[in-house]
Amino acid sequence: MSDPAPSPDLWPAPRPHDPVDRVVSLPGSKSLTNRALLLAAIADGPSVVRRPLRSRDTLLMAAALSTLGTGLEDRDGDWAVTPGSWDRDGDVDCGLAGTVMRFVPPVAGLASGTVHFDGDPHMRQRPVGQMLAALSALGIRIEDGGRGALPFAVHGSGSVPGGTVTIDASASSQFVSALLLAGARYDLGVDVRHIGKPVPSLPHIEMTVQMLRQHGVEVDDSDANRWAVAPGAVAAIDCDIEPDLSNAAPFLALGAVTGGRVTVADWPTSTTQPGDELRQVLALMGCEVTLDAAGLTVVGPERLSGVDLDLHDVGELTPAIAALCALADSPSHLRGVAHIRGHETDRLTALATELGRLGADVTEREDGLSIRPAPLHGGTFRTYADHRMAHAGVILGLAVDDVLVEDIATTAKTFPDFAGAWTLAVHGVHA
Ligand SMILES: O=C(O)C1=C[C@@H](OP(=O)(O)O)[C@@H](O)[C@H](O)C1
Ligand SMILES: C=C(OP(=O)(O)O)C(=O)O
Repeated sequence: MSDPAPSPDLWPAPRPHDPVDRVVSLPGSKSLTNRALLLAAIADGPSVVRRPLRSRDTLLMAAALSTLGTGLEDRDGDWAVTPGSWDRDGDVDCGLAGTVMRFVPPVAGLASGTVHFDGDPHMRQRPVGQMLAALSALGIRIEDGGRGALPFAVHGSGSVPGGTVTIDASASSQFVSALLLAGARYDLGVDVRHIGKPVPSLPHIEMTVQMLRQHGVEVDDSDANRWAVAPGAVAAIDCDIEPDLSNAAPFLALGAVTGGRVTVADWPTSTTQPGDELRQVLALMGCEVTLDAAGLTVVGPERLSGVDLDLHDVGELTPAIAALCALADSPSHLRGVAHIRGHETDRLTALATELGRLGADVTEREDGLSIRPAPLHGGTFRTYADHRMAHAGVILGLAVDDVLVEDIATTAKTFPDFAGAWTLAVHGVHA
């Protein structure tokens, strides 16, 4: 990993002096919001997305859909979405949002116009080539200069033939979700077959399938590694967005690390969000975990235990879990997450480097990390424009003096004013 000069923008991570006792309410889920917006935009009538997340990733999705010709209106924080005629050329900024770079091109094929896609510098490194090849096979004209990466253009012709397509989605589940989300609007629907190493983040594909069914779309997912979406209308439905359970990780860690108690309100009793897995992970680390009408409550133990976990299905939780492991009093092994090298940054190298910089004893493996107990010390924790690296940094700051988290504002990707919410949660008062 390159070792850039530390940014002057260093945020002293707040450290509580006593075990905390807090109830927190969190913003909506990025994954649910961006799916809901996209499905609303290709639906057969207007609808409302209630309690959506408004953060960089979802504002980029809203801007992309509006560029195509969709009407989006803020109604007291809700998003009223009116499908429009997609009859123009446009430019889409993907920022660093995987969901924008992967979910929008398959629907841009339905537009009558040329849509250019680009994003943040690092976005040009994130995988998308397999999906662009699949879109070409389904009848969409793509111009990517043979790079298989951003920047690229989608030449929409107003309709997409669709049909059967084979794809290696081992780099990202979002390739599959992207094809399924658009598929009902293709002339033949879409029948996606995965070949290659196992697809990561399967709960996110289940999320896609469940939301499509809620919108009246017929999906056959009865065979492993195959998903078929029948052609037809996408029914307009109003929906409520659950809190973001992956972004709950640092807040639950606050209870876990301080031996205190944190309740995250409105935790759903049933969900496809991978963050729900935190209930099991924190229990394995020694926390008392209760889900009831008040929400999800975590009471931390005197000392956290290390864990041996395959995180292939829930890779986006790795940074927060790795930080907790660095504070545990026995060794941990986190496995099955080679694909997170293609996330906002190479998260395995970034975590090994930054946890190590503060004294942690970390071995980077091809598909994970081994972390052994070691005394930690303060210092700069670099974040590489990755919101979840910032979450890892603030978790360490709960137990270690003088942790300086670089570019805390990078959390705006999925959480508005994270620094304010975190300070309030840690100290009980605003900064
Ligand atoms: O579909 C989604 O909303 C997501 C799928 C996952 O992507 P990968 O399969 O690329 O890990 C996850 O890590 C990402 O944060 C959100
Ligand atoms: C991998 C992530 O994001 P993206 O949707 O950009 O892939 C993430 O939020 O952890």
